[in-house]
Order: sequence, then structure tokens, then C-alpha cells
Amino acid sequence: MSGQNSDPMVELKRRAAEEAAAMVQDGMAVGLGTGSTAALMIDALGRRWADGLRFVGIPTSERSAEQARALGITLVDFSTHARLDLAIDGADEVERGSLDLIKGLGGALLREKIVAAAARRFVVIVDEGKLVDHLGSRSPVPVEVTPFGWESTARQLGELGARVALRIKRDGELFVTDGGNLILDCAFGPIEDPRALEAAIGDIVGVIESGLFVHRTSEVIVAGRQGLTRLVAA
Ligand SMILES: O=C[C@H](O)[C@H](O)[C@H](O)COP(=O)(O)O
Repeated sequence: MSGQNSDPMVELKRRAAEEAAAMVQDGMAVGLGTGSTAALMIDALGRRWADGLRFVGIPTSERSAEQARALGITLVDFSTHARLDLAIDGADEVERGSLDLIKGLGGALLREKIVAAAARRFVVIVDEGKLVDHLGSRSPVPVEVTPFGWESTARQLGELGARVALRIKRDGELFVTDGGNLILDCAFGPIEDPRALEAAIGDIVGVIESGLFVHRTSEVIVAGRQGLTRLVAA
């Protein structure tokens, strides 16, 4: 992920990732997100680590763990760090105003949500194309479910008004999360009340977690063609 890229938006996302990485201070416990934008941030942290910054990280996926480890970053878990100073991650959609999110198109939503919930500050980095007026406008809501009975779980998610698709990889194999579960991508269209929908999804037996992140975001760093913008939760 390191090195120069000729795509101007990737360069802007790299700047946003660097700005987020600059928030990490010596001695912090930091949640390390997942996805292409979070990978730019982990790269930026790797450069700071090489310059002498010392912190510990809890990764939100095996992918991010591997990347961080390769950069020499010390990784820990919740047994020693039940509370994190900061977590930094990408998102699939960010609702203007509320800064509520949809996450999980990369399949890491469960660990990402656990890490975000444990963090004193949760900072999100996105490009401006991820900003929406209503969550669900473009992205489905990924829902992690147990493999046992997933068809029944899918039917109940459908009854909430979603078009439900079991996630399959490009090679035709089932997508299986780091936790060994399945993902149901639930297209609801624009969501009027994300908090109520998150609760309704969570009530369905077989659901482990949804990719709706409501009232969790502290700050969003947006990479746009005009430069970087910081949006702060009210
Ligand atoms: O499960 C994946 C995560 O929620 C990602 O943070 C999200 O999908 C955004 O990824 P990207 O930065 O690659 O668009």
C-alpha cells in the first residue's frame, strides 16, 4: 500500500490517513481499522513507528494484523487493554450531520464495532464519495450471522424490509468472516431511523452484529477534491 499513486483521490486519502495517524501519541493503545483506507493509515503509522513512535495496536482483522506486524508495530489484545485511547477506521457510508456509519463491506464489521466501542475516540477516514444524506442510500447494511440457520435469519431480515443477499466471493466460494461467520448484505434503501433499525436487526436470533454504527463516531476526516475536511460529532 505504500509508495506514490497517480490517482489524485488515493493521494488525498493518503493525506487523510496521515492526518489521522498523526493523532497517535507515544504510549497510546490504538484500534487499527480494516479496508483500503485504513491500510493507508496503518502504513502511515508504520512510518511513524520507524521514526521512533511507540504505541500498541489492536487490529480489527487478520489482514490488518498481518500488515501491522510486518511494519513492526506491537499488537496486543483486550486481555491487557480493555480500553483504547483511539481507534481509526474507514467506512462505507457516512451520514452528514449525525456522522453515523455503515461499515463492513470488507467483512470486518464485528471486530471493528468491538474496537470502536472500546475506544475513547473513534476517528473515521473516508473520501467525499462516502458522504450521504441518509445511510443506506448506496450501500447495503452488512449483517454478520451464524452459519447455522442463516436462511431463517435471512428471512427475518427480509421481513424488516431488506433485499437480502448472502455474500459470495468472486471465486464463487462463500465469504466467511475472521470469526467463522457469514455475511448477509441487506439493501434497505435510505434509512430513516438507523438507531431503531440497528436495534431491530440486533433482536433477530442468529444475528451477531450489524454494520450500522450509530452514535459512535467522534470525528470524520474527509478527503475531497478541494482538500481535507474535518467533521466533528455534535
Ligand atoms: O469491513 C470493512 C470495513 O468496514 C471498511 O472500513 C470499509 O468497508 C471501508 O473500506 P474502504 O476504505 O476499502 O472503502
